[in-house]
Amino acid sequence: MFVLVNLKAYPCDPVAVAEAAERVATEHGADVAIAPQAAHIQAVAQSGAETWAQHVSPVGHGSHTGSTLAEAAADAGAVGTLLNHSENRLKLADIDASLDAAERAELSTVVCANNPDQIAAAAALGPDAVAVEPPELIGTGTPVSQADPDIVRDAVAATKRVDPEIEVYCGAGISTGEDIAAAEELGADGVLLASGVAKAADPQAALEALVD
Ligand SMILES: O=C[C@H](O)COP(=O)(O)O
Repeated sequence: MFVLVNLKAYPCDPVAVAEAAERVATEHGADVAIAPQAAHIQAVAQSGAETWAQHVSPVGHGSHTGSTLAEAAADAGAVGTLLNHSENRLKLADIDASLDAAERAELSTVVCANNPDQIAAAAALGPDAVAVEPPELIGTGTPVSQADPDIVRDAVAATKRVDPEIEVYCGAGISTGEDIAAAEELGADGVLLASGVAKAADPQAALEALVD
């Protein structure tokens, strides 16, 4: 199971979390990646942890002030990017253009969506993975795999109908190894989580509890 930890804009030390993630990934043979703020991508990547962008803009090189250029994220060390997170929703045309930008920069892609219908639409755009997250559960500590298992099952089925090669992650409220095991039983290939690690007093212990 792939564990993608989104640090959002939480006031944590991104390098300390990344170093903890790298230790835990190595010690447990786990597949863990960190998505820090764009300005922290380089520092996080230098820790050795697998590093993702939280977003890339639907643009290429040019006059785009304030954008997050996919090529710049890749140059800084990112190997993948989230797109259309619930807290950074994009228009359909912009998701498509951001996917093109990520592909040009050779970044892996995960397109987030709220429900199985949106997941099917996201899958049709051809990302490497999709992530289903009910917004009302984000940051609650109540895992989607427990509160709404059908949304995960239905998202998996909807994705596989479009393209069996596209991976499916689930997120919202995931914070324990049991949550990850439940997500796997529902057919997910990975999980997307944030507060369980980024807001933990001891991020390394939180990560160990996740992958144990
Ligand atoms: O990107 C992560 C998700 O929005 C889940 O956040 P959470 O783990 O704090 O519920």
